[in-house]
Amino acid sequence: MTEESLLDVRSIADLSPDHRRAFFQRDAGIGAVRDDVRDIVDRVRTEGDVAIREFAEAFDDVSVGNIDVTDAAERAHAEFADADDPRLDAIREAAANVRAFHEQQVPEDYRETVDGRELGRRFRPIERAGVYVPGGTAAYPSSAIMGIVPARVAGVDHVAVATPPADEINPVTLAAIHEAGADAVYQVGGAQAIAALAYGTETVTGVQTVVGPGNRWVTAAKAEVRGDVEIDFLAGPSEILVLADATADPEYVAADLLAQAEHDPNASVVAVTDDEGTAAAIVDAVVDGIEGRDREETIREALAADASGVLLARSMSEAVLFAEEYAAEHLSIQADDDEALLDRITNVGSAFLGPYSPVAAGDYAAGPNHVLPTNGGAKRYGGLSTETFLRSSTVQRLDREALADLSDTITTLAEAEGLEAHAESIRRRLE
Ligand SMILES: NC(=O)c1ccc[n+]([C@@H]2O[C@H](COP(=O)([O-])OP(=O)(O)OC[C@H]3O[C@@H](n4cnc5c(N)ncnc54)[C@H](O)[C@@H]3O)[C@@H](O)[C@H]2O)c1
Ligand SMILES: N[C@H](CO)Cc1c[nH]c[nH+]1
Ligand SMILES: [Zn+2]
Repeated sequence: MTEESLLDVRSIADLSPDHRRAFFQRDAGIGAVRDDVRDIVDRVRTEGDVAIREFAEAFDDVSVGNIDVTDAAERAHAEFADADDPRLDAIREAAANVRAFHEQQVPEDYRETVDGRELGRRFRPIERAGVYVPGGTAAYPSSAIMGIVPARVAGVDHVAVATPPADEINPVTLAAIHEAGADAVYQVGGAQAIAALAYGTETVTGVQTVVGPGNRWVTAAKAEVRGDVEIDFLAGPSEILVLADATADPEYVAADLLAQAEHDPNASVVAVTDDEGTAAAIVDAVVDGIEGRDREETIREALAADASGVLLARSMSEAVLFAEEYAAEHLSIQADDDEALLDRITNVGSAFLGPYSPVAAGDYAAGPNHVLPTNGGAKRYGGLSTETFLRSSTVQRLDREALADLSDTITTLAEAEGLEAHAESIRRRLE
């Protein structure tokens, strides 16, 4: 494939219906693996550890000894600490920023009395959470922080982590998992990891909620187990949509596109601009930036996908409408009046404003969570947060007078529903 055909500037107005669907109904290759994933999930559910070991051989080329690697994580952490390894300092600083941001999300229990009715809401953590930490083609200590820290902030009792097996699991990932505060760590990856956390096996303790990002197999498995357990949402192959006007620096835009493209061949990266010169300069900067990168092949595949591209809008208003329909995991706005553009957009996982807010800052260390909905999920829900790990319940206490005040309303509605015993339970108290 030539560099030219890899990335052309296309006008939004000229997109074919098929191409519009590729952007707006993108599925990052997940649909194509749903049947395989259903079989993997079924086998882990029925065969437990045996299936985990078999899939590790098949998909990770690893002959797994101990599935439980909790001790290995503690050891990796101790080695980093003993050596004053700067990577542990980075993990600690990132975790501190993520913790501070997520502590602000802890809701307070409350009670208030309205006309003799004392009403309230309580928030309590779930007991057992499972966090998937990806690690197939890159290492993701940052995702360990993003998944485990909010669970700990919420007060979850038992945080279990699954991460792909390896002859030697990445020590930075293990150290981050331990630093963030996991209780148990299992070496199991992909769809089989999600199934193991959801249903439990001889070794893996089943959890109530499975969270975390991953590739298309991981994401399809979360869709499969949803219903039997809670999940956060589908956080699949990474995406970025950049809105850029003529004031944007095309080199910065290109750098952000290349960064998210290197995650996965199924990643989607899009820039939309109302300025022809900027569009052409972004394409040039992306093409110039590909060769020689460590993950060049992955980047090329991601850029070649129908759901990636550089688009020309007739105005920033048209660009905004595109962004709203696209509902990006990451929305970067590199434009003159970024706040005004953001004001007009609801559907977004996380917004990055201005030239000095690259998505990579949020990926690692700014504080907000990087586990975010992909494939348009931002139309329906937000990213991972402390609330993901909390349940709420309501409380009410009425005094006699408050009940008397409401009795006509309640009994009228109860009788209208044909539920006479409900009405009687009110009258009995007021006789
Ligand atoms: N949306 C988000 O919030 C977010 C955040 C961080 C990372 N991510 C995404 O996480 C993903 C990480 O991907 P990764 O692949 O490096 O690691 P991963 O841990 O997600 O997947 C690795 C696992 O995939 C399974 N697998 C690989 N090939 C398979 C096959 N042919 N059949 C069945 N299973 C197979 C293996 O079991 C392997 O252990 C990327 O897509 C990245 O974009 C998303
Ligand atoms: N961009 C990813 C979320 O889509 C998060 C990440 C982790 N490491 C680097 N980036
Ligand atoms: Zn990233």
